[in-house]
Amino acid sequence: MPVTSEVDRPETAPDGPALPINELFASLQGEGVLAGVPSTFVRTSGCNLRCWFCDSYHTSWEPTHAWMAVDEVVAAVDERDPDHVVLTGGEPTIHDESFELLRRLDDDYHVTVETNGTVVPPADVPIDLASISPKLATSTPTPERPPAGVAPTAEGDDDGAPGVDAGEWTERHEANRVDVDALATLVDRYESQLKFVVTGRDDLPEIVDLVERVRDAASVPVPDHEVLLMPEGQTREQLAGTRTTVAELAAEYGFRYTPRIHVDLWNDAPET
Ligand SMILES: C[S@@+](CC[C@H](N)C(=O)[O-])C[C@H]1O[C@@H](n2cnc3c(N)ncnc32)[C@H](O)[C@@H]1O
Ligand SMILES: Nc1nc2[nH]cc(C(=O)O)c2c(=O)[nH]1
Ligand code: SF4
Ligand SMILES: [Mg+2]
Repeated sequence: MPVTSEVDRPETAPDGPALPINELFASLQGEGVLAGVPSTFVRTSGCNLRCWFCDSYHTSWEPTHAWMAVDEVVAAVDERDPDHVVLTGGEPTIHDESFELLRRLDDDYHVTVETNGTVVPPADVPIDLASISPKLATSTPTPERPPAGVAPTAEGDDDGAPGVDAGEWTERHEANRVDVDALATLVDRYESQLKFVVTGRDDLPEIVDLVERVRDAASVPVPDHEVLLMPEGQTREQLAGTRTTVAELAAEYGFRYTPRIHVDLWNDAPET
């Protein structure tokens, strides 16, 4: 495993290339330019960031997973026989074995990779759509903004669940959340979308500035319709509080709006 891995590999892991898999399921792509397209999702565990709002808490703050050989993952995808595969996480690109999986899936599927855009894969790694979600300042966890859904403890420790210390991650998340050169390399190399999680109007100046910096560093154009604003919200109720504002901001700034149709349809149920 690479040194960047956020999960340990136990002795019981399969021999050969293997990945920590949190879930593997068929659903509809819920976000972005392919929203609505039937897809098989492969969700790896482990992340190099810690967004306070992470809707995949059990891949980041408290990672859980079963180890699957890359061969087994390919077989599980083949069994579902989709046209589209989505590799997500956690952050799938922190695992070298994800690159092997992408090479194996290339011939048979359209593969989207959901990534926070902090890691550039080796140059030979095939990706049909890089779905890049750079993280804004409002994603950073603090003791006042611990992981969503984790209540402060009775002792007044506001970092939430045992073993979860939002404050410990503040600096590390802040230092690593944006790498403009990595973002520019990804958009240069792959068909891409930049999909920002928006918590409110105050996020927009940072988005405009970051998009400009990526445009300056990239060799290809980044048209406004490849810049997507996605409302923050893990549940229908939370989304109801953000989506109209975010849709109006997209119209005002000329960016694209993306719904989270899986949340509308299935709320925060696993394997959706
Ligand atoms: C769980 S992340 C995994 C991939 C990668 N780590 C990333 O952040 O792009 C999948 C997608 O969900 C988005 N996301 C996570 N939590 C969210 C929330 N509370 N509201 C809206 N989008 C969220 C991320 O920004 C990303 O686009
Ligand atoms: N239906 C559905 N669509 C998605 N698009 C991106 C997702 C992700 O978690 O990366 C996701 C997800 O978790 N479910
Ligand atoms: S980068 Fe992605 S997986 Fe990691 S904490 Fe943020 S939303 Fe969750
Ligand atoms: Mg999701």
